[in-house]
Amino acid sequence: MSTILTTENLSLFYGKKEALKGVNMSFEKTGITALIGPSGCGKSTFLRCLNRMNDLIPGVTITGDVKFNGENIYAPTTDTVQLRKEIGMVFQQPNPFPFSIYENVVYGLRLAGVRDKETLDAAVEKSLKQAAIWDEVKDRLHVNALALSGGQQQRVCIARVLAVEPDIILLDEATSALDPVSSHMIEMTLLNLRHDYTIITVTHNMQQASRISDRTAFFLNGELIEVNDTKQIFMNPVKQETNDYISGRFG
Ligand SMILES: Nc1ncnc2c1ncn2[C@@H]1O[C@H](COP(=O)(O)OP(=O)(O)OP(=O)(O)O)[C@@H](O)[C@H]1O
Repeated sequence: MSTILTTENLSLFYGKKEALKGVNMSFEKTGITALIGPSGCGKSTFLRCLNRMNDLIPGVTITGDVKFNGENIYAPTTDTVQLRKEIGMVFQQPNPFPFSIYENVVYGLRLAGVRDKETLDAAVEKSLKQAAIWDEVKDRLHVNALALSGGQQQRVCIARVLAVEPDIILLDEATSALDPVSSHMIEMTLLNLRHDYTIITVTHNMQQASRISDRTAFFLNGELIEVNDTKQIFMNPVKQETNDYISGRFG
């Protein structure tokens, strides 16, 4: 299995506060990695470093490297718009644009200059199928996406990310604002996608991490404490801090 993404000694400061402390981690070309740890340990900060979403926050300093297919994404020549297509992100709150379902899904393709209707139609069908929402919306592609339920909106957001054919999908607590049935549907979607994409998901839900992820990384106070196969982390962690966290002693 080959590596697609690595972080090397990655540190991040919000002003003077060090929120990430020299994180070294690598991700394979397929599979799901869950990032777990108590509130404020730096999971979301780490995730946002992986497609340069922290660049948008004033006062942030980042040191170390993030290499995507061997290239440092923090190089001054990186096109961040292109980077965020290749490494797409799904947020905690579903955030469809106030347009039709169809226009949400083709948004990135239109920005990239794709005009051919057949190409756009095909991308809409493929992405909505991959996001496991095609059957629910195929007869109303032109209704406003905001008219859908939260869980449906989140799957449209996943389809919007998939339409631009990313390599990596980052999810920041993408099911925590959803009801259990919708969360389950998203989990099933991710399990189907894991064979073709690198999926990295931040979650507070340890059951979810153990159900869907292949690997789990435990963070504490900005440090990566331990990363391993999910079974190993939950059944037989190496580090005492990991054991204390997964057995509910803190966090
Ligand atoms: N924009 C910001 N400006 C200043 N400090 C921040 C900012 N975002 C996060 N932090 C701080 O950085 C640390 C890590 O935050 P982060 O959101 O990455 O943690 P987390 O593990 O994802 O937490 P949670 O599970 O609560 O979302 C926290 O102490 C947080 O207060």
